Amino acid sequence: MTINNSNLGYPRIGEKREWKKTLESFWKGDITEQQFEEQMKQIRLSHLQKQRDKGIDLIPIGDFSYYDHILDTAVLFGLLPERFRKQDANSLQTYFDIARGSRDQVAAEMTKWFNTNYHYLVPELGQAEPRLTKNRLLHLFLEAKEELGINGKPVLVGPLTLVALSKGENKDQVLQKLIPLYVQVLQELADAGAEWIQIDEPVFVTSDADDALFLKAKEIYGTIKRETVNTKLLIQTYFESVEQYDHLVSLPVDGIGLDFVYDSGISLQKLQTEGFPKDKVLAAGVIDGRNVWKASLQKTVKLVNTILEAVDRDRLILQPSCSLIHVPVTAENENQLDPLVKDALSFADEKLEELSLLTKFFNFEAEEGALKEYDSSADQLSSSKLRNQSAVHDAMKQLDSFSTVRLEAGLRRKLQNKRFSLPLLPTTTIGSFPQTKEVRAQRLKWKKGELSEQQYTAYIEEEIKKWIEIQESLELDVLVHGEFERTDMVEFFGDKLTGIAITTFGWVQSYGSRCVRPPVIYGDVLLEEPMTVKETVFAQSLSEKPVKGMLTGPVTILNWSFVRNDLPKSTVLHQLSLSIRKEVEALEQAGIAMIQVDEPALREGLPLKSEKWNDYLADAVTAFKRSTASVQPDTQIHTHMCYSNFEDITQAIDALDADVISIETSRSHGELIHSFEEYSYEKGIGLGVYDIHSPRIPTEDELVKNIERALQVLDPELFWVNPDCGLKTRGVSETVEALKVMVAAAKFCREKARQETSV
Ligand SMILES: Nc1nc2c(c(=O)[nH]1)N[C@@H](CNc1ccc(C(=O)N[C@@H](CCC(=O)N[C@@H](CCC(=O)N[C@@H](CCC(=O)O)C(=O)O)C(=O)O)C(=O)O)cc1)CN2
Ligand code: MET
Ligand SMILES: [Zn+2]
Repeated sequence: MTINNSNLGYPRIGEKREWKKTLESFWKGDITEQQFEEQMKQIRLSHLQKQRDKGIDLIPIGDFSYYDHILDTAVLFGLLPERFRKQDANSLQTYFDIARGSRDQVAAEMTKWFNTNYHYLVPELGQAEPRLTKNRLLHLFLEAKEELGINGKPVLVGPLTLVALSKGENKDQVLQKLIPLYVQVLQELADAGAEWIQIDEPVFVTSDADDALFLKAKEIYGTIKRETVNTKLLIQTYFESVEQYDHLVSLPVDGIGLDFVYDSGISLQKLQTEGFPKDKVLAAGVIDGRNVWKASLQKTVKLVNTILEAVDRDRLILQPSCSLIHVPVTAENENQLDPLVKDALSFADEKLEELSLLTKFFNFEAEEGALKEYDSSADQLSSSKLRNQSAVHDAMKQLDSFSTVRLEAGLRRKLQNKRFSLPLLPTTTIGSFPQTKEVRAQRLKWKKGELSEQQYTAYIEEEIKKWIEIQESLELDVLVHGEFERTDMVEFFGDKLTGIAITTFGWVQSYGSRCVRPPVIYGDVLLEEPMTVKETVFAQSLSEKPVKGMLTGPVTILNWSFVRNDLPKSTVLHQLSLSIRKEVEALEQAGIAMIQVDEPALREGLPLKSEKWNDYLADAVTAFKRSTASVQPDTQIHTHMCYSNFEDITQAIDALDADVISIETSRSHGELIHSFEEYSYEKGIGLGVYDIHSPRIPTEDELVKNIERALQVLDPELFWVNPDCGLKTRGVSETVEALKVMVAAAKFCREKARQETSV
């Protein structure tokens, strides 16, 4: 009796981002639809082939997408946003219009996929009448079978999760109507020979999962299972434990998938105390699908052995903890890294190899020695000097001696008002200005050695100068240098800090064709020299107006990086806070009077289980305060966050004790203002007045309305006027035009407010 293994999803983007390039050249019109389909097919098949070559038994089908798998599922069931319903649901044009917006219609909204940096497109149920469009999964299943002889495992987001992630009033109705459609899709797959079908229901791990949800699940899966014959259904969960374990494992399906890595040990505990049904298969996620470190296979063997005490061998499937789309493709080409670091890494391909070796071991096809040998490369990094910095150890021993408290906010405000004498409703931007093709091309030349350090610096300074002049002529009140020297707000700092490595090909999809290269925090984090002083001081030297220093905060660097797993995350967070603190001090010492420390990832880092929120927020707040508390009372600390859903954390935002915060709000204006109605916020605040995700230039009228609505609940003395987020993805002329409108709107409201306060 052999133990099988399985994969939950493979990165779509390709080893050298072939997928991204194919998409972007199609969007640009450089290739035809036919060429696009052909190139995508090659990429898709090569991924299947690779998984088979690595020894994977159950290879996922349908995880490959042209943009996002939630959009795929919504389109599969005809759940197109109302405004696109006149279009052909089966056309590529419609698909990309929903994802990216068309000439006349805005795109679907994007939101973070659970606690990851992946964004999915939010389905809009509206008055939708679910219907099956084209069984894309069947097509892909047959393709794999015919082209490669692979009997794949179709993967599909389950109805409960799909509806939970959607927007709409009529969720229950839609859910009921979806069930026969799911049955049809599944039966067509079964008829084509699919042995196993994986149905993802990550909603079961969230705090929203209650007894009522499982009652519904029991009914729904009862129907689905009864009506689908000749295939096995597996319900897959990931990213956390399932509290209602007993409900989950008694659902009427053939297999249950659990995450044994990110569940705080709960799944194993439940398995031991409550057992596992004898008539089901357990798909055990034992290889970390979220982080990039090699597994300790000897430890994994122990875990699997404990699982085997509760589950028979022939009822166990070994697999990664979640889909591998959250890690890069392969570490093989990372030759710029220190060999010790490279040898400790495991990206998607290496994870599949680990899984394969582990499976072989349990099937008596590999010796224990092979596991030991595998583990030794990671051990070498652990003990190396590379990982350990005595200066950091010393500082961490006296962590409490670094202040986290500033003079009281009201007193600071008085001092700052005096120092800056800004007008009412001051205008500013969030930091970045357009990262044009030219900026990127110059950086590439510099990286390739075609441009000297001096030439590159001169180019960046030219850009800064150009944009300081633009900001002056727009009459913005608080300026920024524009972040032209940065590839990405996290990668840039990762590159500068000791203990953090940047990969060459370690891309991960963030949304659509946009990717990030998350830094790899492999050792103690140390700031050896200032990271941002040169550009900021240069920018400040060109203007009488304040130029904000611009940093990424410790929480965001942590959440958007791959983090070493030999220390608690909070330790790494506090190390980062010491480095950012030093940078803040360096900026202040160089004469910079306003410093913005961005924390856009603070909200998304919230644990999926609400009982873990307090600890997380306490650490996050302390780290932010430690980063910023050492400056003089009249130095103004700003922070910025994007994405809505702040209601849950208003108190924590306040506790950061930043003098000014800017928040993205334009897409959820009403809701956010509402949360400030209930909470009296008494520090500077800028609720983004226009959406930066769209090239559209807002009208003055719209912006005046946005500002006035905010002023109904917020004190005009505290209100700032700014866009939602940085402008790096926008074009130059649309940026200038939009800011012109914004400044005009601010001036109009300023005048009005002045008249009102003077009477
Ligand atoms: N880390 C992170 N997470 C985040 C955000 C963020 O800003 N940073 N914002 C939110 C939204 N996410 C985003 C994620 C990616 C991009 C983005 O624009 N990514 C770029 C890559 C940015 C980058 O690193 N660019 C490099 C160039 C890398 C590159 O592609 N080079 C080309 C050559 C240059 C070119 O032709 O562009 C090559 O090597 O072939 C640079 O500026 O130098 C992309 O995928 O296209 C935007 C928003 C949430 N999460
Ligand atoms: C994702 S938040 C972005 C903040 C950063 N300062 C910028 O303007 O790009
Ligand atoms: Zn932002």
